[in-house]
Amino acid sequence: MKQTLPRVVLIGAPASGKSKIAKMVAAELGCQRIDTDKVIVAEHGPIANIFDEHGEGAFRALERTAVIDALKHDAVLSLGGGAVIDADTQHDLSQAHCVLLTVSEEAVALRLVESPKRPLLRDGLAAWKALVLEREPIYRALADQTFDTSHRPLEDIASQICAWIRAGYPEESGTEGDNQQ
Ligand SMILES: Nc1ncnc2c1ncn2[C@@H]1O[C@H](COP(=O)(O)OP(=O)(O)O)[C@@H](O)[C@H]1O
Ligand SMILES: O=C(O)C1=C[C@@H](OP(=O)(O)O)[C@@H](O)[C@H](O)C1
Ligand SMILES: [Mg+2]
Repeated sequence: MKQTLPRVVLIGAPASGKSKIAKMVAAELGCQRIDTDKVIVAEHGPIANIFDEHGEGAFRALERTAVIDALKHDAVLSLGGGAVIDADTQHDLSQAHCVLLTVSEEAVALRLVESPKRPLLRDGLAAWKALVLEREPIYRALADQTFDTSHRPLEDIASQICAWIRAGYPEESGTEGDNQQ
């Protein structure tokens, strides 16, 4: 039996635009969008409360369950920035079409106003930088395509991702690897 794969899985740093862009890509493709954080919040309440009351480990376990379920759907998926830490998730994602969204430190500084919702970013930009640096090799290893969201409208990036999907997921060309403009 042929395994169902998601149309695309968006990975990358917190506030790189995964959730917003996934919504736009799904709307353009006319398919379902699954945001694993939203699934967790709907079932278990706010992420910050899960961290505060049960710890990060409990959140990661819920996240892994949400990822396993999401990966079964023909949908556009946006994962939480830390979902890729899980070794089994890394293995699962190696079979999927993954798009990495990147963002510069300067651009993300303007976006972190929502940080209370992101418990790991309560210490601000320094915490964001440390997380991203640590995860960078995992993000890069899993990415089939990379788009930088620092200076471009979300809609443009969403359209480019749709074009890549419609073209049948061609391999990334060029030496830089980032679709920066
Ligand atoms: N290219 C962009 N231009 C302007 N704002 C952006 C861009 N990408 C993301 N944002 C803003 O950054 C915040 C985080 O976006 P979100 O989709 O929640 O990111 P993620 O899911 O990667 O954490 C949102 O307020 C969003 O509007
Ligand atoms: O990077 C992380 O570890 C996290 C990122 C968040 O998602 P976004 O990347 O969508 O902000 C959310 O899953 C949680 O706060 C933990
Ligand atoms: Mg998100």
